[in-house]
Amino acid sequence: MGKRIVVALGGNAILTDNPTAQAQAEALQRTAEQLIPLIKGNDVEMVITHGNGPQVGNLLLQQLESDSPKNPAMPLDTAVAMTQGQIGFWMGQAFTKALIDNKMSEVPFVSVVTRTVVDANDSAFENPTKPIGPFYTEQEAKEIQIQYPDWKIIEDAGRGYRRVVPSPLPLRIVEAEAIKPLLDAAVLVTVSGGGGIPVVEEDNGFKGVEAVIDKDFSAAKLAELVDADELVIFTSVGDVFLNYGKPNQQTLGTVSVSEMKKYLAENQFAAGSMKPKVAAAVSFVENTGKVATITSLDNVTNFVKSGAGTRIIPD
Ligand SMILES: Nc1ncnc2c1ncn2[C@@H]1O[C@H](COP(=O)(O)OP(=O)(O)O)[C@@H](O)[C@H]1O
Ligand SMILES: NC(=O)OP(=O)(O)O
Repeated sequence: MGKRIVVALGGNAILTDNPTAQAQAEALQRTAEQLIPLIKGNDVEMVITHGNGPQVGNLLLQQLESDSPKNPAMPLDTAVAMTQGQIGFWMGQAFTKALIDNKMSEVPFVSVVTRTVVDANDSAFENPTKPIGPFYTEQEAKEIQIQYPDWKIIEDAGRGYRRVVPSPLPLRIVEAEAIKPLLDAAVLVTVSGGGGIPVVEEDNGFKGVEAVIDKDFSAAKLAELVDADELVIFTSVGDVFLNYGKPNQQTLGTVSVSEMKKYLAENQFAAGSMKPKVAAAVSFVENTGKVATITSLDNVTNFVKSGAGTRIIPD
């Protein structure tokens, strides 16, 4: 059995400043090519997961704009499923080409529609925090709030205004067991896209609920459930920093899980961006005794050679 790695892809892996289907598919093509060195010539089983915040928010807007009895808007759980299909399709196209270009066309790829179980009583349902869809100016935010009075809109980390929706913690990934044989058979798998479709458990199955799960937290849960040897969170920065953006900014290389928990408690990492990544990485390392890395896609080659980026290791 090879080394099993769960890879979580951040926003810049899919979306640049152009939200057209073509531009997103092209961004994913670059991403697939960047990920090839992780598997080429290495005995690595790669499981990929990804975000969907911009895509699911945009899709909901489209749904609301054409809402009518004959063509009703889909609820948020179904919209998450639709974005899994959308991004899974682009991902499949990208990997098929990248694998052919790299003379690895024998590697099969599959994207799995995935449900993630959450707690119906999670306090997140009363306190929406997950930004989705486009950014608005202050004026646009005021106008859209009038159009959709039920929405909660917040200022997102100095980058503009965005709609926020509930983001409960992932408890379990329904399809985790089903994908293990695929991994054993060296199939390249995309799973739990957009954090997974949020469902709550009922006596006779599951019920979809309106939320968007944080993909970093569900990546950590996924990595735990598929017995991954490593969780790698790819984002737009090569390393995690202490005192980020200040004159005394300091790069974090290899850090023990206790040390990272101390930095989390000191609020070193911004909520809504780096904090969930670090918290997710810490939970994976704590629960499994394995290693988690946070780095950028530009760093894949260095990562393969020497473990570049910020590595969180057991104590
Ligand atoms: N302490 C920190 N160290 C590094 N980056 C940080 C830190 N705090 C906030 N960030 C920001 O977090 C961003 C990554 O989060 P985000 O863009 O939300 O991720 P994603 O890749 O999942 O879309 C980085 O581009 C950086 O600007
Ligand atoms: N579901 C999710 O966390 O998406 P983003 O990473 O795109 O915000």
